[in-house]
Amino acid sequence: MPSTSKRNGGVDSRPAHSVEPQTPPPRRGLVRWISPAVLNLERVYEQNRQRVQKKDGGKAPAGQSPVPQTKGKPRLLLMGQRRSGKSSISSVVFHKLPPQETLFLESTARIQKDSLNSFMDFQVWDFPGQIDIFDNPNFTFDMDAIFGEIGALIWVIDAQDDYLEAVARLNNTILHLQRGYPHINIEVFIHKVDGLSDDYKLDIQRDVTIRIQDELSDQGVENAPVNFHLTSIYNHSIFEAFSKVIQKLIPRLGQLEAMLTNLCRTCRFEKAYLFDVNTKIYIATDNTPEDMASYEICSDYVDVIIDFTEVYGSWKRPDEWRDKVEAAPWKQGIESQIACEWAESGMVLADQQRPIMLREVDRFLALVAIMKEGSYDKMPQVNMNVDVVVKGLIEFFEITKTKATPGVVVGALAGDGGGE
Ligand SMILES: Nc1nc2c(ncn2[C@@H]2O[C@H](COP(=O)(O)OP(=O)(O)OP(=O)(O)O)[C@@H](O)[C@H]2O)c(=O)[nH]1
Repeated sequence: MPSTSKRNGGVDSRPAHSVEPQTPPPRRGLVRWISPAVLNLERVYEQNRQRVQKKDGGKAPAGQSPVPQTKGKPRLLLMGQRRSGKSSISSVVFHKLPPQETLFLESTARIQKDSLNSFMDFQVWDFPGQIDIFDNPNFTFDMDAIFGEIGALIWVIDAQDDYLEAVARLNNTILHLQRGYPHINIEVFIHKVDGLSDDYKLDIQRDVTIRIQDELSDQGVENAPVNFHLTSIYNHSIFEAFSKVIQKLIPRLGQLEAMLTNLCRTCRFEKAYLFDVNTKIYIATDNTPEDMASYEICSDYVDVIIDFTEVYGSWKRPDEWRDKVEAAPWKQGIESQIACEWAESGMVLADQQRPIMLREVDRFLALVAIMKEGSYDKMPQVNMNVDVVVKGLIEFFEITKTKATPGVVVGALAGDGGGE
């Protein structure tokens, strides 16, 4: 598989659904041919967008536009107390900093804005822990500029420290946001849980949840969109938590999940993930129960492939290899032996004989699946099915990308949690 920087070899950069017209129509420019399936998907997408816009319009307080009038990219805000681990999270997840090196990170003095180009462009804003934007005697913050285009607010609580003050500040923040921006998802990362026993972790989560819910219901706020995650930069939990956060930004996530669920059924996969290769966040999976071990192994596999391609270059099969594959006993061109000549890899796990397959979808995304024991023999059939799904995925992102203006993405997030 090509390395992340050189990964688009062989991918047609044109939109999957736009082709040159066979006979140019008179007195007009290019005609965009759309297949009935694409047309249907675009129609459903548009309907959903309008529905979400209407729904948000009902919720928005007087004087504000229904959907934030925004330009730019959806934004993830990282907030919390000093030294709770915000900059470490951002550096480990988005800049591949080894966790041990976060020990040397300096305290953040001003808001750090990070723009990330991926399958979806978004920003991460890291707030200094010492600043309370709602209760600051020296400075008044422009709340619209901060919360206008927001995708999610991530509140980081240090589980290894006394968290009462952090919880009190979080409560205050939620109450402020409920007044002006009730659609914002608040994701609470109960962080640094490495080294804590499972029971203790759950106790802390329960305690934090109860404290927040009690305070909110005392203030008359019910059903605020607050979610809790136990995280640490020293294991996969931080990537898993970010995966859940990012998934809520994806319009029509349910369709992606349905595609993966069907693929698992037809190919007898145990589990399939659609990965953002740069960050190892998975943006969709099939509907079987969550399984941290599968995620870890697939995520490590993505790492292995990336490391390989960084060392050995992009995925261009050498001529000798090609000659060998095309010779006897097959005597067939490589194209007819594998479904996807330009990006394919497979590995058999030693422990349970379960193969893992990885297929590049586009420059940013890869499909990774754990197959059932003994299913390596069915690789040709699996490749064919995967190829169809990969084409569908490319089309999916083509459609949602062209139509999704930033305000709408935020609206979709707020409206239906990105699901079907
Ligand atoms: N054990 C453990 N330590 C962590 C974890 N995440 C971050 N840390 C440590 O926490 C310390 C503070 O991390 P920072 O990322 O600088 O914290 P911050 O919230 O950005 O701090 P400010 O910039 O002051 O707001 C560092 O020494 C990190 O190594 C974690 O998951 N587990």
